[in-house]
Amino acid sequence: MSSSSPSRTHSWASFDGEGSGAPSPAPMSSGGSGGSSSSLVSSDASLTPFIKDRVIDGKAVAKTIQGEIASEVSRLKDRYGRVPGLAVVIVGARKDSQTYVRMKKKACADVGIASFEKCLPDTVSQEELLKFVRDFNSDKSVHGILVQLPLPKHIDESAVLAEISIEKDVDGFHPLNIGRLCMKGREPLFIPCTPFGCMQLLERNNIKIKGANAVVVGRSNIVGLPAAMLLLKRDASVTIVHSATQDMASIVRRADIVIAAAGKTELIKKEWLKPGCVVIDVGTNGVEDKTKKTGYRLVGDVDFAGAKQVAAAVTPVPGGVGPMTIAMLLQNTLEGGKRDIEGTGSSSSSSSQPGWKKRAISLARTVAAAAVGAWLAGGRGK
Ligand SMILES: Nc1nc(=O)c2c([nH]1)NC[C@@H]1CN(c3ccc(C(=O)N[C@@H](CCC(=O)O)C(=O)O)cc3)C=[N+]21
Repeated sequence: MSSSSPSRTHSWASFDGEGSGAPSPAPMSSGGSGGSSSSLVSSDASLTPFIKDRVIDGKAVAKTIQGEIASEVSRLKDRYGRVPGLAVVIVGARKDSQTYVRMKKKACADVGIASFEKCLPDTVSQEELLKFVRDFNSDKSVHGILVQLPLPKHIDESAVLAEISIEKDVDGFHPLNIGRLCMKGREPLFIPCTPFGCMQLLERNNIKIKGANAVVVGRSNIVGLPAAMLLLKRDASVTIVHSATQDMASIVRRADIVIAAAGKTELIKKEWLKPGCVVIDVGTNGVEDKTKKTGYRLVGDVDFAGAKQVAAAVTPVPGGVGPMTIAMLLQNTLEGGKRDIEGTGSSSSSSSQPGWKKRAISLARTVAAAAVGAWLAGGRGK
């Protein structure tokens, strides 16, 4: 199924944990089970500022958010003479990774966030790579560390990600962040960028999440699972479907909100969609296209043209979730920077505690994290 993808195949699929053999979903029985279709998307255009002709303009949402970030960064700079910093570690010479990293650096520059890059050859040893992560962990001007995935085979990805200090885990991939994300009444330090971006696309267009039937296609740690948890936190009824799901089509057909994160080119067809639903397409699959100078073009996990005919709103690829991933990376880096620079320990959205209490919690967290770090380091016999 993924055979048509040229060099730039990985998209989210290779770290989706789904393997390549998704079952062929059964074709839809006629008609479909409709259900109530009181719309989740307002007919008042002022409430859906980023939706035009049923297409959600992710680029425009990202631009708005980046504007907000830029003004926060300049406020920090004026007031404290410091700006947030993002460190990106890239291993090897994958074309796609280089493209993404270049985009991230440019986005940092656009909003005034400092960026630091470490390019390592794909022959780098795990120990050397860990050393660079540790250096960034202790670098005061770095508030976010991103190790570009996927990593070469000889490197243990989870060991590298676990080395990133939780205070700087702007990808939100640390198990403690994911654990908190999954728990009622708890907040992670960082929300994984892509699912965070999906939620922003819904929220900034006032799409009703509470009580909606949401179906997430794909269960990766990076997208599917956290997206499902975020929807649940916003009171959706959530179903996750994946490569072992039977009759995926009929489950998707019940969804008011579909998040497609399977990493399979145009897996989701028009007939799978309930009329009036909202579709967020996370897929970025490269398919061969000789007419492009790069030799490929990007296609989502959803048949976009078909979806546009039945859905109330759908994200395009490119120009949908992709730019949001980068915007939320900047948002997380800003958040990390603010916690350090302003001494606010908890995420601003998570509590209404007074400043002194936040700072006390922050201090306690820092001390606890240092203690745990020292303990782990000792335990590993360093
Ligand atoms: N540690 C880590 N964190 C990541 O967040 C991470 C990663 N590793 N590895 C690779 C994936 C992929 N990813 C994308 C970011 C932006 C676009 C994006 O902006 N795409 C544009 C198109 C870009 C183009 O034309 O090539 C769009 O959809 O409009 C896509 C994909 C982040 N990833």
